[in-house]
Amino acid sequence: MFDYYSASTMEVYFVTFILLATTVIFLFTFTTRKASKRNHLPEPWRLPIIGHMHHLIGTLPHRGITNLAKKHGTFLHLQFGEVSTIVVSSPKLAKEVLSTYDLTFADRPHNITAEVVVYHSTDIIFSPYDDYWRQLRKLCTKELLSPKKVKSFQSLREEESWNLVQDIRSSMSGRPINLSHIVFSRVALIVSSAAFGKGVNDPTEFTDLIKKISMEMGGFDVADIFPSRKIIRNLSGKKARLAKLHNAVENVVNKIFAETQSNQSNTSEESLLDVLLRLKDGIEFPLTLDNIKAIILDVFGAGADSSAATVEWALSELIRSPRVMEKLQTELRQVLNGKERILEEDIQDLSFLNQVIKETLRLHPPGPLCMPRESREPCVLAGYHIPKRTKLIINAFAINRDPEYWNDPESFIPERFENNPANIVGEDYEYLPFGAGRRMCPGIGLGLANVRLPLANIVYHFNWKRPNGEKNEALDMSECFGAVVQRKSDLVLVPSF
Ligand code: HEM
Repeated sequence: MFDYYSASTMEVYFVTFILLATTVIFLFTFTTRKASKRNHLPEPWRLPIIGHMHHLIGTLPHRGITNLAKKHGTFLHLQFGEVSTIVVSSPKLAKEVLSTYDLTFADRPHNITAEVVVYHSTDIIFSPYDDYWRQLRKLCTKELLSPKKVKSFQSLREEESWNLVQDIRSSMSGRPINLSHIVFSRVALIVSSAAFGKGVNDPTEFTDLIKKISMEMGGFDVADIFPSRKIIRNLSGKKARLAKLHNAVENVVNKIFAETQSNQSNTSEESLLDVLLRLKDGIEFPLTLDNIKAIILDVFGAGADSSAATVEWALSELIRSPRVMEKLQTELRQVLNGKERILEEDIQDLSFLNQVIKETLRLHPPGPLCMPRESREPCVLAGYHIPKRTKLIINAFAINRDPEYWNDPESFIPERFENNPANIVGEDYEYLPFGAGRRMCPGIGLGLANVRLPLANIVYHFNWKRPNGEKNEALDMSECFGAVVQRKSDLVLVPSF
């Protein structure tokens, strides 16, 4: 709600609100002040009731929080309504939190959207740190997202990446095409075929719903920052919106489940849904159908947009940097030597392609603030007392650009990874596109595979320029915040064959 107000309108709004609700203010400030007295971490100036929320008005949360860290320090306290939050924006402290204190911060904060829409937070992302979550993570490592399972979807990725090339070829050479749409729909098809089998051909309804859920999950709207005030949830319309979303999810998931049952004979690979249905009763905590739906929502929510956005950002950076584009095309064209259909093993070890992907994830991590965590017990961090149930934000966006660790950090220079061992997690935690520790992303293998092949195909088969003679380096790189940070405007480019 805050984004819709200009700064001056907000001031008038708050002054009026404060005068009218003095009693309520005392109640609210009493509870929030109590938290701050125990905690003397640096923080910007705060307002009654909303705390530091106004500092994020008109900015994207990861950029706003990074600006605050630059001014007030890389270990920061922010009060968002009732929610006491600490923000870690330096590799050194991230290492301490995600290794020494990983267990202390292994919980996720309660999220109203996950509670209502994602089957009482019984998915992997939002599940509290308990035996049920441990079982799900084991399931991911051994079955759902194991290297063997990721490999089993190789032909799916090859086929859809080839279809992507055909999509582009079917457009007229020399005419602009919307690469964002093509990439997102093909990557969504790869993920939906892996999740449900090849019978489900149109995942659009599902992906549209996931987008709506992502928007509700940001954690920065008025209902999220006053979780104990049910009245705010009702008045802000969030309760009604979430109930509607949950019903829509039920309808779409049930429809897809029914479709999958009738298409079973067409499915060559065992889909993730098949795996879950096969295993559901033979494990320590048998999975209900609702648990399975929640897990499948994660696969889509965490798996499709993150990979598609990474392909889109990589192409955006390549267009802005013709030198890097040419170097990548040369690597691909020399190795593939005119071959039409690219197989995964053809490009698996291409060092410059891998450097381009790593550099893209450094500058454009799809989850720039990782997923929030919460302390399960009190602890002392960098000399500060941190109470139980404090929300923790790991600011991967700032960490990946920390000038103490990265030369010329704002520039896209894939070669910086040539002699840098940083692979998935930086040695000094200076590189965190997938988070780290117990709650680190379990889908890295699948995610990277879903980026590598589509990107290689687009760069190998075509040359690209911007429409209407627009300058490459002037490409707008504005972002739009959701569960995944994507380009604000679609990437429209002109291919030549
Ligand atoms: C480029 C692709 C991807 C990126 C950059 C990415 C990034 C992340 C990040 C930053 C987190 C939070 C980690 C933390 O809290 O420390 C996360 C969590 C998670 N990701 Fe990914 N992810 C990607 C692809 C995938 C895929 C393909 C899947 C599965 C199909 C997946 C499933 C998950 C799950 C289930 C979690 C929650 C883990 C937990 O709470 O235990 N991700 N991811």
